[in-house]
Amino acid sequence: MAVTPMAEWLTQLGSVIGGLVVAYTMFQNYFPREITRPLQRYFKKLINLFYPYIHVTFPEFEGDGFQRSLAYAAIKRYLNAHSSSQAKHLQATVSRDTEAVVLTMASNSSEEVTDDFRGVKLWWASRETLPASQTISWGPREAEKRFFSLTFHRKHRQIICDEYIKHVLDQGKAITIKERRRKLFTNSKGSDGGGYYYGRRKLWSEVVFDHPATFQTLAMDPVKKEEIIDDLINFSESKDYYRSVGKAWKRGYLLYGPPGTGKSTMIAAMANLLEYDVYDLELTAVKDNTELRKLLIDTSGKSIIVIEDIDCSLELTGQREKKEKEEDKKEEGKDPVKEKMKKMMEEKKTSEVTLSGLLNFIDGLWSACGGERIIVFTTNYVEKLDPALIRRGRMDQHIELSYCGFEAFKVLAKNYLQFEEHELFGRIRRLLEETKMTPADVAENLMPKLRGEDKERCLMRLVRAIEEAKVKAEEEEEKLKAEEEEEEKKKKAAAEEEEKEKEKKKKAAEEENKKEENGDAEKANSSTNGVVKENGVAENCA
Ligand SMILES: Nc1ncnc2c1ncn2[C@@H]1O[C@H](COP(=O)(O)OP(=O)(O)OP(=O)(O)O)[C@@H](O)[C@H]1O
Ligand SMILES: [Mg+2]
Repeated sequence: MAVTPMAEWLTQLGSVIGGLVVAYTMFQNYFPREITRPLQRYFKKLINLFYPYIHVTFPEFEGDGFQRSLAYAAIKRYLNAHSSSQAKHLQATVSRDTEAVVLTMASNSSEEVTDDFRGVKLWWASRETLPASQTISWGPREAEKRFFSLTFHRKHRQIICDEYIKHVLDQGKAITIKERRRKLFTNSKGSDGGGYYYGRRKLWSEVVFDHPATFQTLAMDPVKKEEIIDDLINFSESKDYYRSVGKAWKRGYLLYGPPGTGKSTMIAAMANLLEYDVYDLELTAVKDNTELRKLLIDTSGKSIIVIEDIDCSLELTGQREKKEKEEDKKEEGKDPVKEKMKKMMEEKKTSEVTLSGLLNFIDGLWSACGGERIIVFTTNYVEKLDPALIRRGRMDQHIELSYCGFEAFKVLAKNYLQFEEHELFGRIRRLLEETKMTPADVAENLMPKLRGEDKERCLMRLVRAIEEAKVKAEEEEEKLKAEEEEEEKKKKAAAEEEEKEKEKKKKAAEEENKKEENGDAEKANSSTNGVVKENGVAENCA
């Protein structure tokens, strides 16, 4: 493929045709319609004969002029990859998404590059129209109108419109996705996100997502890990399947387990595996259900929406709230730290997002917009969550991340110390079976603390740490047992006391009854005496 003088040729041809058009218009003005009408047909044929080409333009901005055209961006990437080697005047820009340098033909350089599609030859050019007069403009539209122009022979119209343009856009998009640097988005309280972008308020602020976690470095049971990877890949490749079964193309994962077991690490590994963006949704910073929906609509496809610590993020309405309040009342005054935290949280809480708003967010009608989305909830207390929130269909996979087992330890030993086998492994296996230690703690102990620290020392440090943890756990268990026994004793004593009290009350009640009975009997006696007396008086009176 080489640069052609097609542009010059077309320009010349254009002026000839322009002249013809002017002559024809004059002819139409001066001659009656009866004469011009039959000639009209021949004139069009003549034009078509000399100029059989079609132009398609792709402007940089579309709609009201503020929205950047996705087609323009895709064509830019396509031409950069396919044809920029042909052009002699190039323009270098840095892509917003990838930070890569993109070379395109300079606008208005009267240069064209050719492309070949199934034997059909086409010409691409980059053009620019400058404003006619000096005007003050607020938008980029008035300042300059750049566009790509595609020229091809009209006999290829079908194949170009039906196939070639789609091919260019798909290829351009694929290049953008491949090269783009993934983003980590977050919504934050009180901020307006990341300012404005082409006239629209941004709800999310973003940074480049550069987390190094992968499934290879994630410590967990290998069988379980493989299942999760398969599930994720299957999801990302099942667009048609989801459509055929009438399901929105999204999947929910609930990750639960104690702190430091790798929930956040797994989310990063998921994003890296599928090359998705991550939207870290801070639910407490969302004002209400409407804002929640706006945030959802503002996310792109190929993304993971994460709500961490879902149990702390939302005051789940209904039963649970009522139950908790009752329990809280009982616990009042027991734990001053907890009390203070609760007060602080209550003061801070301004979010009016409800459980039903969140359910709508996950699987309401709006949730299907965009598609190819994964929603991940994490929690330390799965039992606290409302069953409606985590039922299958909403959260399709429930994944428990737990304390470090031997298989998980082996991954960490390989990552941190490059040990695949060691004589201490047997001892560590036994210790891990008897002791609960999070992967975060295991990793921390395995990591060399000094530059060039001996790997054996690191492994020994872990052994000591697990042994200490074991002793501590045993002590705590004993303490707990003792406390439970004490509690049991107290309960027993209280029950006995209560029984005694009951007995006492019963006796007192019985005595009271007896007294009352005696009193009644006396009264009865005295009242019969009264009658006698009365009778006596009566008798006397008589
Ligand atoms: N399964 C794991 N595999 C590899 N590294 C892990 C794993 N679990 C924890 N880690 C290490 O421990 C650190 C903390 O883990 P992470 O933040 O993923 O825990 P978490 O489960 O999200 O905890 P939390 O519930 O407190 O949010 C990570 O930086 C990582 O280095
Ligand atoms: Mg976490």
